[in-house]
Amino acid sequence: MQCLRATLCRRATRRFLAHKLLVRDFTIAIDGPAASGKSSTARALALELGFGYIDSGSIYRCATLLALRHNITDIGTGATDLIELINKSSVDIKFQPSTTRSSPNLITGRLSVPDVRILLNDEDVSEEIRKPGVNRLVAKVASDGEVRTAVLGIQRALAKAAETRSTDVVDKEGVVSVPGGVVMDGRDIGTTIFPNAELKIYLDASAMARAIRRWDEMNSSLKQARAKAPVAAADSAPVANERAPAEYPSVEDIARELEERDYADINRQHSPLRIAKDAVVIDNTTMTFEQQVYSIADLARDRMGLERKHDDL
Ligand SMILES: Nc1ncnc2c1ncn2[C@@H]1O[C@H](COP(=O)(O)OP(=O)(O)OP(=O)(O)O)[C@@H](O)[C@H]1O
Ligand SMILES: Nc1ccn([C@@H]2O[C@H](COP(=O)(O)O)[C@@H](O)[C@H]2O)c(=O)n1
Repeated sequence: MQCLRATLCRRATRRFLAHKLLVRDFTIAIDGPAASGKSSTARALALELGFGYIDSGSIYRCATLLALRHNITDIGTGATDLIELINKSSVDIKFQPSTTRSSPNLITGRLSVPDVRILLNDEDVSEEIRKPGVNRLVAKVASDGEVRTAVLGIQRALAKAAETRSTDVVDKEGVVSVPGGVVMDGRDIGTTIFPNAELKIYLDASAMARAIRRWDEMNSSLKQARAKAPVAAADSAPVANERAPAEYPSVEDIARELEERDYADINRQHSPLRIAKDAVVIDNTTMTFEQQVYSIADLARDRMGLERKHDDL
């Protein structure tokens, strides 16, 4: 009898929460240091929950590409020319749930990681913004308070546009309203951009695990590009101001680059990388990708008042 009462009570709570959430969408903020798995997790999570996805780092990367292409040097100090350029530019993030990106170092199991294309003024810059020249400069660009203000507007507008709507689905308890929503990853999403996000995750992994994963990823992409178009890949021009990238950067080089970027992101004045007070901290050093995505998806389902799906993990 008590058991039945508890079940009915749980159902009523779920229905109440689902009803409440009908009028507002669900936001998941994922923050953490470089290469901790934020964007791959966020994309797989968005696909799993039917949410939209915004990669906020790619907007700072686009701003950095603009600075490099226009030889802007007064970065980090209210770079007026750069801010004007950002304000005049359009950034679009095309989340493509149907196209999966191969991530060779990742045992994704049953999971797919959807591809994302980044358009700067309608030009596909998805690969260019990941090059070493941008990696080296992006944290400095992002430390500029006025750049951050210019990027903020773009971030919120993109998040609004990407958000999916709530839908009614039939499960074993009848019709349940499933909220729509958006997943955004970055450094200040839970602390500054969406301080009221329904779920905040701080994703971390050991410095060595992060460097090895990034090394694997970079070298596999290089090999794939060479195999597909050997001449084009070998001749691809580096972006302006960029030193010719070493073909195979060592794990130590990558670890140093990640450490420098994290140091700059944690120690800057404006919206530094911090763990939001109400964030759930997940260290994925020894977790599989599936475990990390499914555990976050179930945390989200709990908060949306929906049935958990992955208690088996
Ligand atoms: N649990 C995991 N096990 C193994 N590899 C993982 C795991 N989670 C993520 N990865 C891999 O780690 C690498 C870095 O992940 P990702 O690009 O998502 O990090 P990020 O935090 O978004 O990085 P950045 O901040 O530099 O944009 C990717 O190759 C991804 O496939
Ligand atoms: N919310 C954010 C997101 C990113 N940054 C800065 O951009 C750099 C690149 O981000 P990735 O996620 O693409 O690696 C990052 O190192 C930060 O400097 C930010 O400040 N705020």
